[in-house]
Amino acid sequence: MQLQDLLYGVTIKELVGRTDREVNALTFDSRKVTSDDVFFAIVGTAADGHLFINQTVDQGTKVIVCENLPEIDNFDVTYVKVDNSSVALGIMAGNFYGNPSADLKLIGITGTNGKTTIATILFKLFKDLGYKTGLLSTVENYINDTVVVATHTTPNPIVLNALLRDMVNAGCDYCFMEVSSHAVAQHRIEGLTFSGGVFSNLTHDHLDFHKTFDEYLKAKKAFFDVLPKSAFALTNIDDKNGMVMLQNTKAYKKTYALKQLADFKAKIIENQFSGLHLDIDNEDVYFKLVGSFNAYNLLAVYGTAILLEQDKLKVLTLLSSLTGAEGRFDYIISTDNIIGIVDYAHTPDAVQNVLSTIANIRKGTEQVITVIGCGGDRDKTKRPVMAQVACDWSDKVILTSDNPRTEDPQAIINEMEAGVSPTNKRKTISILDRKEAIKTACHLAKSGDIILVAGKGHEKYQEINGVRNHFDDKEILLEQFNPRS
Ligand SMILES: CC(=O)N[C@H]1[C@@H](OP(=O)(O)OP(=O)(O)OC[C@H]2O[C@@H](n3ccc(=O)[nH]c3=O)[C@H](O)[C@@H]2O)O[C@H](CO)[C@@H](O)[C@@H]1O[C@H](C)C(=O)N[C@@H](C)C(=O)N[C@H](CCC(=O)O)C(=O)O
Ligand SMILES: Nc1ncnc2c1ncn2[C@@H]1O[C@H](COP(=O)(O)OP(=O)(O)OP(=O)(O)O)[C@@H](O)[C@H]1O
Ligand SMILES: N[C@H](CCC[C@H](N)C(=O)O)C(=O)O
Ligand SMILES: [Mg+2]
Repeated sequence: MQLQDLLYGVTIKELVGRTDREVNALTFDSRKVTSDDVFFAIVGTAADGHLFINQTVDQGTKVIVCENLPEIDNFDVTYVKVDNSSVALGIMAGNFYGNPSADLKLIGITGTNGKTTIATILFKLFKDLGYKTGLLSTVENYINDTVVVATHTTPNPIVLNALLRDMVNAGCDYCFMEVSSHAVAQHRIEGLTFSGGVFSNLTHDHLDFHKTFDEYLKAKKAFFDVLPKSAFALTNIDDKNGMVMLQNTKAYKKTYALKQLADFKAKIIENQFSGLHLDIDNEDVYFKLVGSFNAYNLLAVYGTAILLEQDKLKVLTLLSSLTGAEGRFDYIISTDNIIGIVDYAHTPDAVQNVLSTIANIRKGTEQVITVIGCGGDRDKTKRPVMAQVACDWSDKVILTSDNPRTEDPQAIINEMEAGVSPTNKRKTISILDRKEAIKTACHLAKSGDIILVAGKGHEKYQEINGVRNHFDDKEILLEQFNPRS
């Protein structure tokens, strides 16, 4: 592709060199450049891409997009100065792949919890409705039937547009994608054409990155703010920030709620281990998903499907037989009748939601044992809160490790312990090794008891110092359990 075509829609502050040159690929990582690439110099959280410009020129890069021009001594290279290299990357990645987002119906889902669940169920539903569909999610990406490994919740603009292009080429009509707050803040969704946006909720997470709750809210809201007039903006108004999300959007505004009047409304009739029984838009429907938080997720899915002009009864019939995403309230029952639940709850709100769901549907006398850790190199302020919430809602809590990354795992557990009140202390034990922690929970449990293993869900690894070792919560529970089903 010619550089001049690639630059369409980019606000250029200064241009040095030719634009009538062919480019082969885009990259923002000097460690991956090859000749005839465009290199984007990005100021990141750990490094400044501008420091690698000369190195990439030595490696054969012919085009540099940057925020500050370096000293130029190679006049065979084209330098494009912009305000924000990440914004330019989003627009140029779209151009490079022929702006695939405009050729399908792209729906983005944002919020602290529920994104994967909502996106995955929408993907399954639209496939069942007979459409070719794509999915971009934390667990995995799909180009209709083809699975592609997911490295991020929302991929970088190059990977993202390449995947959307593959979807369009495969004939997909729809793509459902998660929009993380990191992605908005880092302009990973820049230049995309959305047909709709969904907001699930906003609670405590990622304050290491966004610093304040207000900044976190702004990142989520920025996604709704850029939705075009032709798109819908669907928000959960039972969440206290649900209305805020709609304030500046040009899209047409739609709401969903369980507790108040809204465009899409549901009422929980029954909430049991076997599933949810809901009155949804005046229809009586049983669903396989468990927990009141999933009533919200189902309602978001239902509202989205209706806004995408699908038939109400067909949608509800298909939805009632669908399961959620892997590792979300995923449960097995042992031969001794112990219930083991693997759930991706890794925020205080998610832990409380899952444990309150268990509290609502337990029979009464059994004990709830929670195994929980907190990720390293992530928001430290959620650690004591997650431990305290786990204690408030469990009979026993085993504090353990969850992806310590570059941090000392014992130090993370100490920070969790600091949140446990003196009265709750007697309920907790700390076991550094997660496998031992799960095994101990299984040994402590008696018939009828419920074990929640929280935080890792679908993850198949434990990340320690940059190395991902195989680890699977469910596999360990199964080993211990000899499951009945
Ligand atoms: C904190 C964060 O989001 N970091 C992401 C970010 O990296 P960064 O800006 O920190 O990069 P950096 O290391 O400071 O480097 C700056 C620039 O210099 C370049 N560089 C650096 C070194 C070098 O030798 N040469 C070079 O060119 C880098 O490629 C980069 O362009 O941009 C990278 C490229 O897109 C991402 O891979 C990286 O994700 C890291 C791995 C990550 O863990 N991100 C997580 C937190 C994340 O994004 N999570 C959200 C989900 C959150 C949720 O909702 O739960 C997600 O969407 O997945
Ligand atoms: N609507 C909801 N409200 C609150 N908690 C929820 C909701 N949906 C799911 N959860 C809880 O949050 C956990 C994560 O759910 P899910 O993976 O769907 O969210 P996510 O927003 O994609 O998370 P991530 O940002 O990590 O990708 C679930 O395992 C469950 O414990
Ligand atoms: N998307 C979240 C996932 C957290 C999952 C948990 N297992 C952890 O490692 O903290 C994050 O990257 O913060
Ligand atoms: Mg997700």
